[in-house]
Amino acid sequence: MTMLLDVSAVTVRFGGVTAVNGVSFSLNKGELLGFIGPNGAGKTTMMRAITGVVTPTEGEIRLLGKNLTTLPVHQRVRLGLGFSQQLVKPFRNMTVLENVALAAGARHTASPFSALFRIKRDREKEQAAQLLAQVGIADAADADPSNLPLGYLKRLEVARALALKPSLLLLDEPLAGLNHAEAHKLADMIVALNRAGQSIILIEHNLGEVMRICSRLIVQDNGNKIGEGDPETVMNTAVVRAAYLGEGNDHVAA
Ligand SMILES: Nc1ncnc2c1ncn2[C@@H]1O[C@H](COP(=O)(O)OP(=O)(O)OP(=O)(O)O)[C@@H](O)[C@H]1O
Repeated sequence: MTMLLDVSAVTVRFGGVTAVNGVSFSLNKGELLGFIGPNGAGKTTMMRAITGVVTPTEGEIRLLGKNLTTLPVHQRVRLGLGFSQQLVKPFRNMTVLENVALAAGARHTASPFSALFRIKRDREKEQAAQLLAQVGIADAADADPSNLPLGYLKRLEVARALALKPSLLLLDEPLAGLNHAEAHKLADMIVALNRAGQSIILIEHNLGEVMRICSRLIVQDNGNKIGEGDPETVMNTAVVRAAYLGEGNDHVAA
């Protein structure tokens, strides 16, 4: 097994707040790893530390052995890190296909402006069409993204991330805002990507879908890693149950 990502004793502090506290985990090539935890657990902060939006206060992050810890985001992308964001922001003056073709072009050029001029290239459009089919929105290729429902926009965002051919794809709450049936379908798409060989970390609040599709989970609470392993075993440990019950109590108290 090849270790793809190695997160070692990472701590992230914002002033007096410790958002991530000495967390270590790793991911092997080909895995679909669920990263979960109650509100405020520090999941997004951990993902930002991996993508380079925040720099860890302590610890180290390696991708295929390369130390990423202090590299800027664009260098991490070049080294094989791909991510979709919670907020979906496609370019609205282009079709869905052109949005993905632009991302495919960006892979070949250093500047996004020169990528704009390469957009008509057939090769990139072909790649984009394949990616749209892979994420299940080939029927929207010529649509204006501003007319798309949320489920389509989320798939577009995944297609744009895949256009960079990442060795590791980070998905930050892709199922948020979708109804039960849409979430189920998008989760199935994530499984299909993984079966096709894509290594994925999935940060999600939708525990039902995470437990259904992930073979391994990491659970974080209050900045600390409190569980790791196969979904059923992890979710049945006392400390993880208490963390989620605590979250339920907060809601009751509020
Ligand atoms: N830039 C920041 N400055 C100060 N505090 C921050 C910052 N980002 C996050 N925090 C704090 O760090 C803690 C963890 O937040 P984070 O957003 O990483 O959690 P999360 O698990 O992603 O939460 P949620 O599931 O609610 O999105 C919270 O207490 C939050 O207020």
